[in-house]
Amino acid sequence: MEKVKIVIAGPRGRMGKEAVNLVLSTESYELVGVVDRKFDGLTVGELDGFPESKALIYTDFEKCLQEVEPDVLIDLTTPEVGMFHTKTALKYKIRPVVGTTGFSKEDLEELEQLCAEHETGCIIAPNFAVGAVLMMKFSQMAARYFNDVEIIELHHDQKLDAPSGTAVKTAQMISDVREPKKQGHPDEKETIQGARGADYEGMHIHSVRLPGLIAHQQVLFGADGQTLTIRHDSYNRSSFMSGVKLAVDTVMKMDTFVYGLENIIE
Ligand SMILES: NC(=O)c1ccc[n+]([C@@H]2O[C@H](COP(=O)([O-])OP(=O)(O)OC[C@H]3O[C@@H](n4cnc5c(N)ncnc54)[C@H](O)[C@@H]3O)[C@@H](O)[C@H]2O)c1
Ligand SMILES: O=C(O)C1=N[C@H](C(=O)O)CCC1
Repeated sequence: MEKVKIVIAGPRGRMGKEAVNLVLSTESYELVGVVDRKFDGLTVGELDGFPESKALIYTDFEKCLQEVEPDVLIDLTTPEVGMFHTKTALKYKIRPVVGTTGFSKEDLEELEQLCAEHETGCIIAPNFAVGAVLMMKFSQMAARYFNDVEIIELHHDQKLDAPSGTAVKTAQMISDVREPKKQGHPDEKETIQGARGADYEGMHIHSVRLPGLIAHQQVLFGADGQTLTIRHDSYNRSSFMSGVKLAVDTVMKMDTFVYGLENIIE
């Protein structure tokens, strides 16, 4: 069986390192290159703390795609860089699996259109942890019965985007089934700006950033005399890797755009 040839962008990042280990330890995958801001021309194996690998490091993304001709790009960078990488990969008909968060609604629409234009599969997954995907699905289920909901997402303090991609996706999934409602007292006023968090169609999203955290979210529903809390916690980044593998294996079999792992998990 031919191996899936993979390029990883952001290999020295917190998620990138895990992804490099996943690809190098998976029999059916071949790491053919990585894209970094530094160390052009070195091999991955020459980087401190990385396992033996002859995969070349590129600082020029397009040069990397042209030289190593991967099947799949795994992007774990920043929103601006991730957007550029994903668009470029689609133009080369290379299938992106994107964990990078912070894309706008317009960004996602543009990527969906590019995907269709180039008939190339693409998976954008705000959260690769299976438990987090279930949390989102359960929250959508609960929102049919509870109209009032607040999302609290908690992440490490090095995170760039707020609210998290998972919180935005959760709010979108809930809003697909929830009766539109502006929550809280109609006359409520913030005496300190931001006290009620971000407003997504009347639901509130609160972002906590603290050292010691990895990735956590709770979705709180309230109704007369009762509350329901649905919570997920990732305690390490290897919790995301089975989802990355599922996404890589699935993207190889499709030529459409998928936003969210819930669309490919049975
Ligand atoms: N989908 C998920 O399940 C999931 C899980 C964790 C993190 N994330 C997201 O993944 C992204 C990365 O998270 P992280 O914690 O690993 O961040 P990080 O800051 O540790 O890593 C990002 C890496 O991208 C690299 N980078 C920046 N610009 C680059 C460029 N032009 N070319 C190549 N590399 C470049 C940086 O050098 C850095 O090593 C974030 O958007 C985060 O929100 C998603
Ligand atoms: O560490 C991060 O950054 C994470 N980001 C994702 C998000 O924005 O939802 C998911 C989990 C970790």
